[in-house]
Amino acid sequence: MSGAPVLELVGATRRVQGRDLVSEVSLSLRKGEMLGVIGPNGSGKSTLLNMMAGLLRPTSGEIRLEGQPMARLRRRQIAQRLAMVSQAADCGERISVRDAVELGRTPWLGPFRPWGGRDDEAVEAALLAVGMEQMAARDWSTLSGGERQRVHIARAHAQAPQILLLDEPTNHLDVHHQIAILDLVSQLPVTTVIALHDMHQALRCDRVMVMQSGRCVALGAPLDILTPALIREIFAVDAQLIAHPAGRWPLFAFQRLA
Ligand SMILES: Nc1ncnc2c1ncn2[C@@H]1O[C@H](COP(=O)(O)OP(=O)(O)OP(=O)(O)O)[C@@H](O)[C@H]1O
Repeated sequence: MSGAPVLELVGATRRVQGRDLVSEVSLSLRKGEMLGVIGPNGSGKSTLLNMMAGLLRPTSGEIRLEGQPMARLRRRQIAQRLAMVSQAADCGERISVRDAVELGRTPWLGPFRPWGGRDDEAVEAALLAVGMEQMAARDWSTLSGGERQRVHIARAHAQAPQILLLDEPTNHLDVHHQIAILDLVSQLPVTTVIALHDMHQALRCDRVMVMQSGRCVALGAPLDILTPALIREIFAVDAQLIAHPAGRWPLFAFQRLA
């Protein structure tokens, strides 16, 4: 087995019309870690995740999946290792919830590998993991925003990836499902990159990367990185950290700068 990092970015840059949307990002993902990416609107989080997923190519620098340059891998090879849940992803067709989750098995199927029992098991486990097993027969178009989000996560789960990229996965979810999804993701034996706006959610990650204007401006353990000084500089708000009376993580209190 190769000792290469699961996913590695070396000076990854995405330049569009003379502007760097992502600029010189270097990063090595450790096996099994959960990395939170935070930053103001337009700071490059989605662009970075799309580059990590192989959907956007770096205009300079390189991205390596288990030591191999992503640019040399076929779409199917990437999809067998990596699943992405995009912001506002849609299924586009009239399909059932189960059909949508079954799409996650596509990279594993082929002329000599027809659908089988283990595919059914992966789909059942994924539906169960996000609490959508009762709605498996429902038409996708009838689901609420939060239910769709959970189905997208189930589809990515069914794909059985080693790396899971989630772009603001909790933005449509009620508070119960926000926590349930983060708990689920942190328990999966995968390496996860998760773009977030909620700093309380970022505290649950193993490491946090802060982006500003396409650059990585801080990377490390959440409580080392999310300091009042950094939050003030990057998000232009006053922040105080308050010890939670019973919980593991502290709370943030934010106020607009006067
Ligand atoms: N194809 C494109 N052409 C030109 N500019 C683009 C393109 N795609 C994204 N951008 C710009 O790049 C910047 C980064 O966008 P991106 O969606 O990566 O930010 P983000 O951090 O995910 O934002 P948000 O928090 O609002 O979701 C934004 O200013 C956006 O307008």
